[in-house]
Amino acid sequence: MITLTTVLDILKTDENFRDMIIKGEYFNDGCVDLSFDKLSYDSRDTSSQTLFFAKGIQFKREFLIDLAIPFYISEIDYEVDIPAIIVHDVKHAMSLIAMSFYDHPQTSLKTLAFTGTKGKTTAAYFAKNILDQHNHNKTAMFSTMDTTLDGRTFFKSKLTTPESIDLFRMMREAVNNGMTHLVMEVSSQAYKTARVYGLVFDVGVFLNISPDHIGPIEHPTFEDYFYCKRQLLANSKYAVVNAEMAHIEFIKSQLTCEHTFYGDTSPYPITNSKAFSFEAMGERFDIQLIGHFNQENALSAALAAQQLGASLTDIKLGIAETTVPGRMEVLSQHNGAKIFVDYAHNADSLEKLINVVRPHQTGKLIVVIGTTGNKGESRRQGIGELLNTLPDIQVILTADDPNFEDPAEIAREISGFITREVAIIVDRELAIETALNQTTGADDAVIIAGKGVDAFQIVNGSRVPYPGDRKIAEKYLSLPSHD
Ligand SMILES: CC(=O)N[C@H]1[C@@H](OP(=O)(O)OP(=O)(O)OC[C@H]2O[C@@H](n3ccc(=O)[nH]c3=O)[C@H](O)[C@@H]2O)O[C@H](CO)[C@@H](O)[C@@H]1O[C@H](C)C(=O)N[C@@H](C)C(=O)N[C@H](CCC(=O)O)C(=O)O
Ligand SMILES: Nc1ncnc2c1ncn2[C@@H]1O[C@H](COP(=O)(O)OP(=O)(O)OP(=O)(O)O)[C@@H](O)[C@H]1O
Repeated sequence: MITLTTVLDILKTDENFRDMIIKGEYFNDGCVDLSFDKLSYDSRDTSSQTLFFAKGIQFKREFLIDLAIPFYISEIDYEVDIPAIIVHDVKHAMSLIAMSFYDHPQTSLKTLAFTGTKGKTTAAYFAKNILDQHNHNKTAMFSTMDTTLDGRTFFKSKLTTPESIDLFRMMREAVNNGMTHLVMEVSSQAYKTARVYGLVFDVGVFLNISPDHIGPIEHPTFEDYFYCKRQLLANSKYAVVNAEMAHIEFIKSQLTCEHTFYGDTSPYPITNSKAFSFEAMGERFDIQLIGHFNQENALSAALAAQQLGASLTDIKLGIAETTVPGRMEVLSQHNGAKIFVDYAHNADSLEKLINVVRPHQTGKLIVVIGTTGNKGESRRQGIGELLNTLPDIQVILTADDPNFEDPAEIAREISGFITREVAIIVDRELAIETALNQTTGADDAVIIAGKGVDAFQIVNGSRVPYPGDRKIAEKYLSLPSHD
């Protein structure tokens, strides 16, 4: 429940209020005693006491016209019969009103947020497992992969960071379920679209930054992307930052909250890094996820969780038990060849992944990869140029969420940056089968990069069912050996 008076107070305190319009008359204060029992930003989900937020690039006046609602909030006066509150920024309004409507759930949760170009989901899983040791499984998690409000049951997320109304509703539900901690990923889009406006995290972790998510529906420039990401540091009480990341001196110059760093040039370097163990914080940790970058992800989660009360024992147990669906999963073919299923879908991640695999797999190495349509368009050049510098790798280009674009054309664009012959097999299942068919022995490997366990392909704006890279790889593991 929230009253009209409270809504107006919130907007005025935030200097967001412009005016209130009822039947063509302008008002400054609530002239009626009204309360709302529901918030919504979707006209298909309203009731007679809903406070509705009209927002978004695709919003149309016709969504409003026939709605039986007492008020809507908007940046635009749609000149309909419904009373309106006009604001400067509807997404700011939505976040602060949702926070109040759900009675500030963040005050009952210890909150830990991860941002960075890569590693958010993986680090969130490490943090959840560590904190679960500490609080006996009372950690909620909102991540790209999965969301859990009770620490045990998981459902697939639509967005990495939910829309503010959904975010605060889910936080309240997590508190009502007895959760004491929340681990979440905060995307740059979340800051750009004010999904976490007004929320201050107990700990914010900045993992790394490289050019990504630059395109018409995401960020216009790298500067914009980087600026949005840095907002996590400006909205956290304590920060954990990768000392080795790009632009670190600039980040340091802007850090105002209490903080610590991790990485080679910090008080918390990783030493004695082996495939399944590493040392840091004066301890030796066992880890199932191979790759130095996963050890960095684990260490960032360890330092953040420690700040929230986790002990070294909690950290050791939490790290040791962590696996992440579709991230660095290793399967074996009947002929001994190794299959790496990973979520790498930009040049930086692919390079790191290849660097992890190459020293162990000295035979034939086949990479199956594609890039997304209508999103992250710069990845095509990045991945193409990277593969061009690695002539010993066999490349099969395939579809990865082509959306409204032609996946064959995307593949041709990537191949335009590669001077040697590469295969294009648009059907992703066939591409994986073909790659697995070409291995001959235990020194060989196939890297299937980009979709992990995602059970869909985005085609023409919809999620079309797809078994997921891991399931498909498992299906073809027993292909006849070419030995
Ligand atoms: C750019 C962006 O952030 N867009 C998000 C945003 O869209 P928007 O506010 O512009 O709204 P819109 O899609 O134009 O739709 C207009 C409004 O009309 C409403 N509507 C629509 C139909 C109707 O009949 N009635 C009605 O009221 C809708 O509920 C919506 O509120 O709000 C929508 C939900 O309210 C999101 O679905 C949408 O995410 C789009 C689909 C998206 O793909 N976002 C990506 C770029 C994103 O945010 N990604 C990051 C992760 C990036 C990473 O990997 O790191 C994320 O956090 O998920
Ligand atoms: N610290 C890291 N540095 C670089 N690459 C990484 C790092 N951690 C993970 N990766 C690579 O990025 C892929 C995606 O990892 P993860 O899902 O944890 O990141 P994310 O930030 O949540 O990604 P996205 O924003 O694309 O959903 C992994 O499969 C791996 O290949």
